[in-house]
Amino acid sequence: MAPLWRALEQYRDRVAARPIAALFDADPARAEAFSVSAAGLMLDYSKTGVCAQGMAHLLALADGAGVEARRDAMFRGAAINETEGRAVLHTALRDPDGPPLVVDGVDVRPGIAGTLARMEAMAADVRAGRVRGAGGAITDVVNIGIGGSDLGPAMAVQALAPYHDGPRCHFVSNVDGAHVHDVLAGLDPARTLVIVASKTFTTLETMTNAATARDWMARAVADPGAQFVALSSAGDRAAAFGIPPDRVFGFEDWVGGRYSVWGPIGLSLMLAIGPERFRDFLAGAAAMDAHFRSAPLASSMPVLLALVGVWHAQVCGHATRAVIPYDQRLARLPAYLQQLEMESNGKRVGMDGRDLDRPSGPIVWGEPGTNGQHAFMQLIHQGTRVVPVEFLLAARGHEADLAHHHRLLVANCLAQAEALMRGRTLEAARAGLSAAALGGAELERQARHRVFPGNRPSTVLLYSRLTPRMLGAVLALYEHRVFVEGVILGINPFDQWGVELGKELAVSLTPLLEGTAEGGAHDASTLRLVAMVRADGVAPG
Ligand SMILES: O=P(O)(O)OC[C@H]1O[C@H](O)[C@H](O)[C@@H](O)[C@@H]1O
Repeated sequence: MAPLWRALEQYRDRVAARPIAALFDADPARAEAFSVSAAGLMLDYSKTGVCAQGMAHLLALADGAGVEARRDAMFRGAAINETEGRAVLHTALRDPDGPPLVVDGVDVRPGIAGTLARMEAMAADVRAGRVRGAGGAITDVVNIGIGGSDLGPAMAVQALAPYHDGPRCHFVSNVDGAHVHDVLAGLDPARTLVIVASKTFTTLETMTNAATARDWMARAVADPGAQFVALSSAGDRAAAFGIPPDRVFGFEDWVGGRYSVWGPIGLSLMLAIGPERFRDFLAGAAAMDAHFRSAPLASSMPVLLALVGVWHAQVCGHATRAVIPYDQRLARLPAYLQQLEMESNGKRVGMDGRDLDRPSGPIVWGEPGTNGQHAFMQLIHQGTRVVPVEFLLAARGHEADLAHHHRLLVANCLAQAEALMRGRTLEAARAGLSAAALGGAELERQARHRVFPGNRPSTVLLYSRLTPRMLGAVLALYEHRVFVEGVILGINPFDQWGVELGKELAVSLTPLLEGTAEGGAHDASTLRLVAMVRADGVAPG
């Protein structure tokens, strides 16, 4: 790989001074040539510095890293999560009727299809009022989970609001008692279903919130267990919590937490939109899977998106990537992608146990547009750092009577992408000021502040509108992009050892805060802060 990286870096140095806009002048067909369509999505990456020759280098990198072989190994059920010795088969969840898929000697398809059928029966019963609370039909569902057991369903439930025709869904994740308190405060325990979502069923936050929710329910209904459901790989622990086996929806260790919305962890989404639309959501993802499996590297949307990402993060050294959906209902997508991308590729040691010799995956952040335009876009346009932007945009909204809103939304998204690339020269800034009747020294003083350097890269992911199917395709696209970037970096994107140390230290600090232990192997700053918290924020004497 080293010679391929070197060739790419040399190429980067050769084209460093070339503006993106010049690529359009040189190639009238650039907009089409640097776009790709799949599964109802269209990705335009023409407003980036990647050109045909750069792409050839990037594709050589993907090829050299063995992306295709690794992809095939993943879909085949090989144990590609090497640090945990596990297969990676969340893709099988969205293809429940696919051909036999044998993992450790067992065909996993019947289990997947069976669990999906049980979820569908449960969802249908709740939605039809056959599964009821002590006070009548279920009006509200509370999903208690964190990380992958929260971000996916919470994001998707919000994204698909126009399709809701089931009970209202709420999400509690934070161990901060304020979260569970505020969510439960507005609900009737006799008509609420609590979903405890935890792959391991040991996560501190979830277990703490689940116990609190059970106490809340027990104060109002005689049999709180009857209004609890568990989504977990650890059926025994769910049973110990008091949830009967027929209310436990299991999944295997080959489904990683941040890849789990496609299975039982998606139950809240299924309750909200119904089993049929949930199947559409799976089908959209399956369509992207089929594309990823069959398209050559050079026309594979996940591969191209990954290569643009590698160009920006590892080749050009841009440390962050902004994801800006011009789609208000995707407000939680950046948070979802933060887990997906940063927990997957935020690693400094490669699969071979050696330190990476280039940056890991980038910092991902974002907020919906147009809101971002009135907040952080200033820095992206005129700051000293380059922040590649990924825009997401629906051609149509769901609000037919508000089409003028949507036109303004689209115009703003496209304008941002254009402005980032084009910028505004000093001459243009001067002309604008003189048209505004400014001149002389004042004009010169003002003009430089109005210059936009331009040449700032962005991509646009366009889809017709955010249906369940489209959302499935978008999420699968991002999953595979993260996978391809991981393969190219030589990272295992499927473990997350970096979340462990803080958890262990929290366990040892809790007795100090309770006053049941003193000192221990903690630094002086930490111990002082503990003492101050115990003294209610007042500095210790
Ligand atoms: O589903 P759970 O086992 O409760 O895990 C919830 C989350 O916590 C862990 O700390 C990991 O960082 C996440 O990847 C995971 O999704």
